[in-house]
Order: sequence, then C-alpha cells, then structure tokens
Amino acid sequence: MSFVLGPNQYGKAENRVVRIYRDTARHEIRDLNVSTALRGDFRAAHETGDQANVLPTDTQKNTAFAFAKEHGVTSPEDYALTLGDRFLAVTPAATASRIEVEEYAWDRIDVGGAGHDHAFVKRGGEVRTTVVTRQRTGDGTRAWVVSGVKDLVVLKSTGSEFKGFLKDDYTTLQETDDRILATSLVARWRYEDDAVADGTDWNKSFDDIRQVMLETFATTYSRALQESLYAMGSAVLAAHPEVAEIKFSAPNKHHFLVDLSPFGLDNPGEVFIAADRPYGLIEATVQREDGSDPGDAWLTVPGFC
Ligand SMILES: O=c1[nH]c(=O)c2[nH]c(=O)[nH]c2[nH]1
Repeated sequence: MSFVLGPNQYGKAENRVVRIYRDTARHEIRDLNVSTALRGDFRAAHETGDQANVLPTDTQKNTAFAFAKEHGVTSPEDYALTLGDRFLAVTPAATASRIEVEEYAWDRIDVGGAGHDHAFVKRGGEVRTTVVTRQRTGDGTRAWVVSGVKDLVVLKSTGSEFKGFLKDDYTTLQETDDRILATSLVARWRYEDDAVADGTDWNKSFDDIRQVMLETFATTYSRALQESLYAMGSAVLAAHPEVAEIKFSAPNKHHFLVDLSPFGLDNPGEVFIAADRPYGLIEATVQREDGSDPGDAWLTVPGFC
C-alpha cells in the first residue's frame, strides 16, 4: 500500500482580537474572530517532520494581534488582505493564505438620548425571560412573576479598575487602573406580589429596567464587577417600586492586554485578547431591606445563588 498527501492547510483558528481606538475620549471598538491558514508545499512537515517551511501557527497568531495595532482594523476586509499579504511574503512555501474574519457588532449604550463614549452593548443575541408561578391558596391563587434578560453583553473600554485586592503566595494578577470590563449579563427580577393586581405594564417595565441597567453600567465608574452589579441593582430598585429584588449572574469576560513589546510596539490599552474561559463568575442579589416573602418564586430557577 502507498499513500500520498492530499489537500492540506494549517494556521491559527479563532484569534479573538479586540482593537480599541482611544485617541479621543470617544472610543471605537473592533471585535474580531480571526482564523488564519496557509496552503502550499508543506509536504515535508507531514512526510518527514521537517518544519523548515512552516511559519508556526503561534507566529500567525502574534501577527494577527500585532497587525491590529500596526495597521489597525479599518475594515475586516482590509485587515485580512494585509495579513494575508504578510503571510505570503514571509512564507516562501505558501502558495496561498486564507484569512477568515468574523466581526461582532457593538452599539453604543444610549444615555439620555446620546451614545456613550466608552460603553457598548453587543448587537443581537439577548433573550427576554419570565418565570411565572401561580400557586393555589385557600381562597384563590397567588402569582409570582420573575422576569429578566439573559445574554445581554456589555463592555466598557475604560472607566474600570481592579486593585487593592487580597494577595497571597499564588496571586499573580497585576493591579490595574484601567481595563476593559465586559460581561454577558443574566438578570432576573421578582415583582412584588401586587404587581399582577396593579396591572403592571410588563413590556414597559422590562424596557425601562433594561435601560436603567445599561445606563448605570455605562455611567458608573467600576472598581469591580461586583460594584457595577450592585449599582445596577440598586438603580433598578430605586426606579421601580414594583420590583422586590433583582439577581445577577455575570461572567467576567476577561480581555487581556496583549504584550506587543517583542515586536517593538507599545500597547496602551488598544489591543486585547478576548478570553473564552475560565472566567470570573460574579453573582449577587440586591433586595429591599423590608422585602416581601419570595415564597416559591425562585424554586427551580437555575443559575443564581
Ligand atoms: O471585577 C472583578 N472582580 C473580581 O472579583 C475579580 N477577580 C479577578 O481576578 N478579577 C476580578 N474582577
């Protein structure tokens, strides 16, 4: 039996490149998922293990991040064309480079009718939720309404720090005065018992609460995601007497600053790698001090402490 090498390509898939433009107070964000691949004469790498023609996938990854700084991201097309050109230039064995870019769209969070300078909400994907429990009582029924939103992805490109935390022998995290803060928010709020009898406009209430959460996230300087959540919950309870309590489950979607110094580039908060996992998971309830009895409202509602 004999075999020959058929079609092949290799590269680094799904580099999560986030480029922030922060030359002025009004930041811009380009959020990309970049996959690179090279095709050509890479027979030796497969047949004899000789890597002399192989531009490592690690180098391809580094280039994807470095080019986001050096050449910027004016469009996914221009960025991909520039990257593809570079790989061909430095890899003589390559006959083709293939660059696939997905771009995630962000909208500015609306604050008082204007888009915020550095707070964004990811377009699409969010889901409105409600869990209603109607329970038989002696003379009728009682209803609990727990409504919410999940997968509401928000990001601040500045106005967030994390420092002064407890340190031990295993702490390596550096303190920071300025970081990206991002989360995919799950929030559920329980309405007061009389919200049903009072004829609550559920649609209006949902829209307003969502807006209060977004606006508070945007305008509150954050010393931790915990503080942002508490501020958001407090703002909802202050503005909405029909809400008894609100619970949050918020993954801290880490964005790590990429070290571009090996390539002679500085990186003052402009190019980040959006990490997938692990993630910090911050969960908190904000409730009224004299709050009503939640009864069975939260029974089997998953994902909250
Ligand atoms: O907002 C944060 N809260 C934390 O508890 C935490 N822990 C951590 O490593 N980073 C962060 N960020």
